[in-house]
Amino acid sequence: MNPLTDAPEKRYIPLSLLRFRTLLVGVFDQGGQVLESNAGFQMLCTEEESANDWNCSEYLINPSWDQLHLSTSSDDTDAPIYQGILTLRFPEENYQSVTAMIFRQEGLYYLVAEYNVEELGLLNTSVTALNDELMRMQRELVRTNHKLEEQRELFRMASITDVLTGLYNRRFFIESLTEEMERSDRYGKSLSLILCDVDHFKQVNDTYGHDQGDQVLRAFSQLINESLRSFDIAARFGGEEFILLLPETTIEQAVMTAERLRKQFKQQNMTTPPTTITASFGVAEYTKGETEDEIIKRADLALYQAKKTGRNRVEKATD
Ligand SMILES: Nc1nc2c(ncn2[C@@H]2O[C@H](COP(=O)(O)OP(=O)(O)OP(=O)(O)O)[C@@H](O)[C@H]2O)c(=O)[nH]1
Repeated sequence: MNPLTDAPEKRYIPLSLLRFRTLLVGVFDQGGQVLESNAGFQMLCTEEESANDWNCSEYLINPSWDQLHLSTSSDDTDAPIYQGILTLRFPEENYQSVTAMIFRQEGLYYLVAEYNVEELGLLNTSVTALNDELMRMQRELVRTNHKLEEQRELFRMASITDVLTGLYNRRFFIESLTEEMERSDRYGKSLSLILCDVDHFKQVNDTYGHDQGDQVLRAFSQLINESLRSFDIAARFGGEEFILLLPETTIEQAVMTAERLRKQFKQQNMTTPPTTITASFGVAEYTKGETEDEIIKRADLALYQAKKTGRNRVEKATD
């Protein structure tokens, strides 16, 4: 029988207290049989004892049932026959202690107890502190995740960037070339590539030193970077060789871009080293069906042609 939902033959506990969860009320007879208990009392018990048909005398260990029974306090007064910590032992060594008062009236025992308010307060404080700690840890986690994300992005950039010039590296370029070739195949858009190489760079190194040579490479890279569109891709292909990928660009447009770069680089006023440096360019347009190696090879042959015919030139690849 569920005392909260089923109507008992006789009610001992006022209805208003039956659902109370922080106050425990139980009524038992002289043999210890529980006649009625409220929600708070039932929270002490496990599933099996939560109904009323269990005997308090078997569970009461402090005070024991005998101690309670032998209480000499007179019946039917307002004074409790017991007042203090009351401990019950349920099966599986499940101990429950509450601060209780037991009254005896008309041969029945009324147990009224409350959960230890002080303990609840302490528990509340620890839960609040634990909550604060949890929030702090969550904030820390968000910060760490953010840092990790930044680190990951730094690593990713480092893995696709050339350290000296800040342009993309060869590996990233080839990946991008593959993607752009697929896009060109799919949408029938033109795609061009420029391979460029600083002229007589060995001489620059030999005359002005390796550091000045590096300075030239950085200046050329900056010029390339500034003059390209946002969706063009420029990479350092090797030593003093650079490669540019120009999506949606015909060979004529790519030749114009290469010419512009050639002129700007030649006109660039180099202070370190104090000399005029030029570059040569080979331009090729992607033909459907050719491989990455094949288009690069054609641009390389055009570059070779530009070098052979005097340098500081732009040459178009043949099909
Ligand atoms: N300073 C510097 N020099 C480099 C770097 N990478 C390659 N080089 C040098 O670039 C030079 C390239 O020389 P070559 O391949 O003979 O070509 P070049 O002297 O530019 O002659 P052409 O290309 O025929 O005009 C070599 O001396 C390399 O040591 C680099 O990162 N920094």
